[in-house]
Amino acid sequence: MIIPIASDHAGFPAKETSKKMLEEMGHEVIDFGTHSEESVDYADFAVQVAEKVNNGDHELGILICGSGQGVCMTANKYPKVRAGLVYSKHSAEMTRLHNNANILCLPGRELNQSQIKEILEIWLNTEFEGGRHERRINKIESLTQQ
Ligand SMILES: O=C(CO)[C@H](O)[C@H](O)[C@H](O)COP(=O)(O)O
Repeated sequence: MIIPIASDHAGFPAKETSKKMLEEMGHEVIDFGTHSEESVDYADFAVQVAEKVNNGDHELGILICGSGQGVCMTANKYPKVRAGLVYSKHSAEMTRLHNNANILCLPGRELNQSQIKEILEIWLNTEFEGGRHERRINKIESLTQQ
């Protein structure tokens, strides 16, 4: 899969770690920055991945900031984006299984390398369950179609 990824300065180390892991898993990564730990504004980077997912260029994307919150709030402004904050193995599974999340938001300052690897593996290998959950995510999407 081709996966767009971006972070702010606080997420930069975790982005570099994630890129390497994703490539080892056989994915191609498109890096939208940032490219150092120099201070930047997370919204400027989150929109680049969110736009690609929102317009259907890419099925899934990954965003990282210090807490994961800022990139997640930004990405969820896009009507076709379902960005989920993931901080554990369980939240990785649930955001795909029940919410069909299409953007993974990670708190780079709170996760170690082994946690990032576990989350990436679970998130990318869990399929949406559909059924009652389809009805629920349709209700979210209807909010931006009024
Ligand atoms: O958006 C955030 C907080 O919700 C991110 O964690 C940012 O990365 C963080 O705010 C950056 O903080 P800094 O003090 O400017 O490094």
